[in-house]
Amino acid sequence: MGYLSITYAQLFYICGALSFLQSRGFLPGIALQSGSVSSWFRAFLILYVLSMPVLFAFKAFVYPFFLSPLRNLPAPKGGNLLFGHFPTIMREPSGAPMARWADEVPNNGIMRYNHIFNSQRVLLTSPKALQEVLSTKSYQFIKPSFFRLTIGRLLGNGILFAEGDEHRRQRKLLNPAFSFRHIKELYPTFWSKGQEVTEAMSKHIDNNQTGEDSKDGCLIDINDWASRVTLDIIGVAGMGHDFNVIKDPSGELNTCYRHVFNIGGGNRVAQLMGFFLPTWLTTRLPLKRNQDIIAARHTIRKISFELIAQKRAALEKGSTGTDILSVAIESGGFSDEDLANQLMTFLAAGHETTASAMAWACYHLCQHPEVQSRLREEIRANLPSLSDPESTITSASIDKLPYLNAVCNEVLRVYPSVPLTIRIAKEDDTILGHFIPKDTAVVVCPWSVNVNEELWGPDAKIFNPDRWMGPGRAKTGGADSHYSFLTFLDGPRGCIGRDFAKAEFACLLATWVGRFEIEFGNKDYVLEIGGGITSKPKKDMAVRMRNVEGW
Ligand code: HEM
Repeated sequence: MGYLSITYAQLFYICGALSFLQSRGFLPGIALQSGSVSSWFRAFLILYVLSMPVLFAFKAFVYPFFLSPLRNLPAPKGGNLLFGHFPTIMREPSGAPMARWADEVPNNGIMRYNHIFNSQRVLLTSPKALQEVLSTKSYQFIKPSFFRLTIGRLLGNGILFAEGDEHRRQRKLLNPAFSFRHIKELYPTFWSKGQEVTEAMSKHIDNNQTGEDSKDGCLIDINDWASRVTLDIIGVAGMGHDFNVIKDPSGELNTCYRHVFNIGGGNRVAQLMGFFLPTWLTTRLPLKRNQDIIAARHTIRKISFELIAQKRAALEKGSTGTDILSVAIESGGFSDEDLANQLMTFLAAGHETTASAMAWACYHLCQHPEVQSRLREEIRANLPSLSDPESTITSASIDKLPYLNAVCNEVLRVYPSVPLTIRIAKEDDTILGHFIPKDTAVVVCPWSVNVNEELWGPDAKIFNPDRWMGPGRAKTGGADSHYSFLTFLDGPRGCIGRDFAKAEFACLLATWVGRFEIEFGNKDYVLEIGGGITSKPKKDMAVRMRNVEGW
């Protein structure tokens, strides 16, 4: 069946091969000057341009509407004859249409929508379907190669993109750095970085008070401060190195990440080209976006290699470490090139996601001042004051605070940092008994699952930390299956940094809410969601923060 789903990239190669044979005189047909590159290229262009409309007509109209085994799956209404549901997808934040469709279109856990030019995508909506793909068949539904070739340039070709046995091997070697025992030891680091950033923000507020009244506080760029502290944390906890971005945001690494994470999803022309041309080609085109990414990659790799060299030298001198890099080096399973790739993964995956969670927390707390006050009361009553520079905490101090953990879980549920991810069927396969042809894109949308009314009840989309309070609810939020909360995905490829991130998030949120009162800078603020792979409120969500005396 897979032979019916020939891609434009495959056509590109087929035309290349045929025109090469033609130019060498192996095939009859158009007379060409044998062997010349220009004649080969001309033949290639003629062949590609003539055959593409045929393939296009087949792929966009014949296959999806008359032949595809997915055509009878439930699908959302509407959809453009040529572009399918793509215009809706482009208009809305990543994952938003899927969250709506999962509620509105009657389905039994699996449905379909049409992406650009009616290429069909399968959307999973029930815990059973999600478990099948993410757990039982996690190595049969693999990551799309275009992820590795596009975002992989910044995220490194490490554990995030490894498949099958190679993934199992890497996960086994890296797991010790994320053991419960080790994460427990990191709480004081999370706390002291939270303390450092809070003091820096306090000073910033004191120096930039607006209005007559010193209690007015000032506008704060949440995304900026959140990324600074989380980058520092992944440096210390992940590599044993303090990037000191809280103190000085102008450092090379922070400047580089802020630039590339803010250039968005690329322009539409580049996206369209990506549909018709192989990814290795589109990622090499002389576009500004490609140039920015190549420059950033160069910087991040350079810093990663420097960190590896420093760490190796320290380990050789007898120092020991429990940070991710030390664990990876001491496992003996990675070359320096592999280590650099893993570092790139941990640096990016380990800071922007938690920064996004912090931005979402501020959004919800501005919307719900009553939750903010209750949380502040719990924090102040149970955690040491930040004014004491010696203050520290243990894992138990944080884990025993029910409302803090409830608020964190609810923030992560309602707007998960990674709203959507994709898997590709490696071979012809089935999901819930439905035939899924090889190369089908299967969409796993944590956002749509996390706010699905069938799984969470009619108030699924409402921010309500209380759903995590009360007997038996602290871990489930009242949902029946852990596949109802997919912020970190699940199964063998779920987020390895889950416990790390949850502890870091709770510590940081405690320091911010304990110290500051937070409200929208603009009382009429209407949420607009931005971001690329990670989602967050757009930069214009100006937040006003005020120091609250007494802690
Ligand atoms: C709120 C914070 C975080 C969220 C919401 C989050 C979410 C996710 C998600 C959804 C995935 C799966 C992506 C996919 O398969 O398409 C993932 C994978 C991963 N995350 Fe996280 N993450 C967070 C924090 C972290 C941190 C702090 C680290 C490292 C210290 C980390 C390291 C990783 C790695 C290495 C993978 C790949 C795992 C594998 O494929 O085996 N993440 N994360």
